[in-house]
Amino acid sequence: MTVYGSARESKIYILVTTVFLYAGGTLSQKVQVHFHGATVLSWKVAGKDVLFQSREAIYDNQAPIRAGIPIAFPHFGQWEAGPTHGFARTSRWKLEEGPQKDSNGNATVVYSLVDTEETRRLWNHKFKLTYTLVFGDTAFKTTLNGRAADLRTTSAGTAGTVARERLGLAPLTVTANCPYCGYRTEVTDLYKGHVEQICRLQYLSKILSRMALCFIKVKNTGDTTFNFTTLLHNYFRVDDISAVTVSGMQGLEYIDKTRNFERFTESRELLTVGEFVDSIYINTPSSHVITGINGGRTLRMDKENFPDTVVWNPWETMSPNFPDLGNDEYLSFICVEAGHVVNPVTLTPGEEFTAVQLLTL
Ligand SMILES: O=P(O)(O)OC[C@H]1O[C@@H](O)[C@H](O)[C@@H](O)[C@@H]1O
Repeated sequence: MTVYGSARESKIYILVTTVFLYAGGTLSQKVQVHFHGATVLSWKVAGKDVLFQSREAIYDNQAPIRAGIPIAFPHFGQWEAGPTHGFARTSRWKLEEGPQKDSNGNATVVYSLVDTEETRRLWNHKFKLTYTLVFGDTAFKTTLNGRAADLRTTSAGTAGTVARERLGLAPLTVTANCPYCGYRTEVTDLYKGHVEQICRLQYLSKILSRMALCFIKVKNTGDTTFNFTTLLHNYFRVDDISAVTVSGMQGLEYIDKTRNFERFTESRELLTVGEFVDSIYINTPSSHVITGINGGRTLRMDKENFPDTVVWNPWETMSPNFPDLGNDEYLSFICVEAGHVVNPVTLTPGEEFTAVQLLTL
């Protein structure tokens, strides 16, 4: 994996970090992160963006950017003390490290945000937020058994088109359960290095999946205790909202913001969206699987220390209320947001809170 990165001022008011990840000489991922809010704007995997950017998004370094992964802190939702979802998404963050290649071969970039006179005016506390982003390939081992004419897999595996071509076999699409994360995935191609292994019928190969890891740390750097809520407001780009499913909510209690914040129990195994949705699911499992992501992909979202999951889509009914969203754009995204929002986090002086989400496809 080769990693190139730059932090550049592309226009006077736009400061974006761009990270390019190459695998086997091919551009595998391209990531863009805006300094305004440390908002991940775009995460392109094999040319297709996993994240949604509104065509009406405002890049004036004032308004929150309706794109990618804005961060809510120190408050999720409307807030009498300051802007909705807090000030983190509308603050200029500092690039602390990177973009650089870490010891695992992944690309990392680290941003930070500390309190200022302005933040203390809204919320009189001292803090340091550290936001570490890691992009790369997750590799896992699989065992390939058999001979050229009998290429088959055991627990999981693949027979890539290139490998099969070399073996004189017709193309084959293999689906397999990923032994690393468990979800069923379709694998149709192999990297060159692994092709050699398969041609020689070696027993170990690699399947690569792409991952984005967002790791947030909040430190209380003051001398008084504070409470906060926080959330990663993921906007996922989808092919067609009506075909999207989200797993992991069945049997859970949720707060329905579209119905006066009343609480209900979710009966569906898989959520689908066919109307205005604004739900806070409480105590969600550590992972959700989202289907229908741009290009027919399936995304797995794992999370730690984010006990709640918010699902939001304004549908055509509410979209006109958002000037930075095109009226038909609700068809092209779903927000599935990892948060610590129902019960606030309390931090005593010097204490730290960390939470992480891992997106894999
Ligand atoms: O328009 P904003 O402030 O970015 O918020 C968008 C939506 O974000 C969601 O997280 C909230 O649950 C919704 O209530 C809100 O409308």
